[in-house]
Amino acid sequence: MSAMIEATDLTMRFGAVEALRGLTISIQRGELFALLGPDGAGKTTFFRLVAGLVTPSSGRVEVNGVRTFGLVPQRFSLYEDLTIDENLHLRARLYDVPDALAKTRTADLLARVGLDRFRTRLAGALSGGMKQKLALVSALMTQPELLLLDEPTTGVDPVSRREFWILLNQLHHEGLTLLVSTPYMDEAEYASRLAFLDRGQITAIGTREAIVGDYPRALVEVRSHDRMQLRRRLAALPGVDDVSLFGTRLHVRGRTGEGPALLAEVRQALGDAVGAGDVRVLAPSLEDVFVWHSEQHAREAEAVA
Ligand SMILES: Nc1ncnc2c1ncn2[C@@H]1O[C@H](COP(=O)(O)OP(=O)(O)OP(=O)(O)O)[C@@H](O)[C@H]1O
Repeated sequence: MSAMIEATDLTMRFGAVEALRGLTISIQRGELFALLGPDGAGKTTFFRLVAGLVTPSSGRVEVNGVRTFGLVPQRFSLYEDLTIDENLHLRARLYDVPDALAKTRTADLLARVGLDRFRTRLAGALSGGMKQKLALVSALMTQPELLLLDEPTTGVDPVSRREFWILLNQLHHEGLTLLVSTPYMDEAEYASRLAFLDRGQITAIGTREAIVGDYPRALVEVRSHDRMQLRRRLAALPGVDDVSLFGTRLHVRGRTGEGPALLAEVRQALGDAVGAGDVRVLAPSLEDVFVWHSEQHAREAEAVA
């Protein structure tokens, strides 16, 4: 069976900027696929190509077995000076959803996302999280088989972000295929599969477990008030590849995946400077893995240049 989204060697140039560089990816029916990447990685460009809004410079992208798809763009694109009800009514009219069906869908969807009490409120007067829920409901009015969501939670508060992802998760379990982009690593927890997008190229793809499991480095966490000074000392160790600040802690990355050896080297170097309980081997987070892939990618690009 062919994939629902099949991109092959997809390249998109804007003058000298290569927003996507030879991207190849297959997304299957029924997936909740997360595209993770920082600003400028090429996420929006990929969505525009999938949605058929622009044509690629080279390569191709196919969307198979989809009658209707929904798109929630990065910027709120509904009418701020219309109410929730009016926006949805307009959407239904534009997409030829029969009146009676539109009414029941509007009522069901608004109840589901918790917006039913606000039907007469202007869209412009909604909070960021509520706006995104409205955009989601609007995209679902046409009962799409595929939903594309471009950074739907950027700028939304943490509680609303969580609520929004729970909704996406429910839709996924009901059989909808979802492609969601996000700069937030924690959101990948909800995805069935994910890809890291970095400067127009995919640097890792798979389940969260597989991507983290393939990380070829050991990590040791160090807690200390003296972080900045220790950072320099640890960075000079032969077995250490990188030392970065994660909140109030240091993440010391080894040159190999050998956790006990790295722990011993760090402990020996620190001596009495840090208590035994403040140094420990750490399971890598998705952010650690992303940072490493991104650095590797930059090094490879430098080597080619
Ligand atoms: N229409 C355009 N004209 C010129 N450059 C563009 C255009 N669209 C995107 N770009 C450039 O292509 C690169 C990728 O942009 P894109 O918007 O796809 O990234 P993104 O991952 O969605 O990040 P963001 O969250 O900042 O939008 C950026 O360098 C951007 O400036």
